Amino acid sequence: MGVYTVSSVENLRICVVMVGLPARGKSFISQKIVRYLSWLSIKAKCFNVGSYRRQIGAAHPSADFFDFKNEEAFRIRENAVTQAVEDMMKWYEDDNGVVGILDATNTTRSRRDWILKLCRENAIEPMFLESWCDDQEMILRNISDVKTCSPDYEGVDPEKATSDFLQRIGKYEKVYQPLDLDHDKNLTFVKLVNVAQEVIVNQIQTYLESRIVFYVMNLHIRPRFIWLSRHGESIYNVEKKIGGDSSLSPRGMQYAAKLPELVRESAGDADLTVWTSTLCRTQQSAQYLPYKQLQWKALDELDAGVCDGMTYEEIEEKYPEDFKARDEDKYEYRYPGGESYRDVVIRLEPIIMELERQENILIVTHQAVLRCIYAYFMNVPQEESPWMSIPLHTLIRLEPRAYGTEVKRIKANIPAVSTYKEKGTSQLGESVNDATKYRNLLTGEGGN
Ligand SMILES: O=P(O)(O)OC[C@H]1O[C@@](CO)(OP(=O)(O)O)[C@@H](O)[C@@H]1O
Repeated sequence: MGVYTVSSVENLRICVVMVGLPARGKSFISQKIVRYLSWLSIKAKCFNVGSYRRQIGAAHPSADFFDFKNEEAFRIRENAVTQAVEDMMKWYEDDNGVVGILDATNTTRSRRDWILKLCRENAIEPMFLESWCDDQEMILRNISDVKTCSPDYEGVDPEKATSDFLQRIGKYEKVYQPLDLDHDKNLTFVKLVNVAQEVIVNQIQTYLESRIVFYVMNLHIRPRFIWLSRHGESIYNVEKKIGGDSSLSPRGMQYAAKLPELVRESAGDADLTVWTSTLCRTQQSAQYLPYKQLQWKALDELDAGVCDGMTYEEIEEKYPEDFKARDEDKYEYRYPGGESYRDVVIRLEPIIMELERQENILIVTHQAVLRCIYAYFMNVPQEESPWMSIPLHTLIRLEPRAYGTEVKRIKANIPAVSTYKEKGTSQLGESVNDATKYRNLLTGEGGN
């Protein structure tokens, strides 16, 4: 191979170089990619040049700071991107990083050529991802998010912030050189036009790049909610048995009857689609919901294999080694003949992809499956996600926003047993170690 060596699959490193004017959703897209890849256990990190610029002395700059003729400011901005790229290179080396995302405008060809050269010298695959947008409504929505969320405009009057930000965009427009097939035909790039109205894909080199492309093609930024609920309390829940396909208990049936009212209070007249698993307890829970319903096998509960139908106590007695191994590494532990949390995440990938494409969806499913879906939206680390408490008889509303997901919990106030087993607790009566760290990440309380 020549000077520009392509790294082998084992040590594949990709740099996603964002391109686009301010307020084109670049940070939103960058963070979504990081969350998606991290959820799939692919090491990814975003390097936001704006934060570097704020750290080196330009925390609340006016629009003039972004004038390309302002030499002093230009030097500070070049410093910020150099530091971001240096940290990214260090991260590939020290932390075995796989996908680094350089979140900046990178609007000029000279900047992009510089990044390209650095990537090639370090055997990193560069992939340019441009968000090009002329949909005024979308731009205004982004501007409104920036003025309320960006540290650049902290404490600034919203009207002043908007007008300053529009001027800033104008400075970039003067120098902007979008990606195009005449100049950039040899580059690996994806150009998103108005998010994913039109997508131009050029010279994709690796499978991982194609997955990133497929993911961003499914994104949309229209406002929407996602509702999550476990099924109502089941007969097996009451008997403390795991798995199975039992019906709802009388209290579970009460939850099913109340669910339409809870959803209506939260969703108003919005037209939802309900997704359930193929198991009886989720379908019974959704039976009174007046919306279109779809069943997904991929939403079935984590398969407990030979332990299906047993209580945790029986498992501890009959398979003590397995019981211990699961406590030690719950994410990776696979029940004999069954599944691990990692297995569940893999089978949920199409669900996540479809969720990204859709608008208002209500998912009625199971404890382990909900933990995995919740972990994706809330960026919960793998070692914590299997220990989150997702209480019965509670509706969770997620609202994906540009800078993270907002959560609201709506309790049905119908009592239910707790199906939560804390890390390190023996079901035979003896507490093995302190489990408080893993207490309810969602509620701040003990598990239900
Ligand atoms: O991974 P853990 O914490 O065991 O939780 C998963 C378990 O949750 C349960 C309840 O204990 O889910 P579900 O209520 O959907 O039936 C079991 O069926 C399942 O095995």
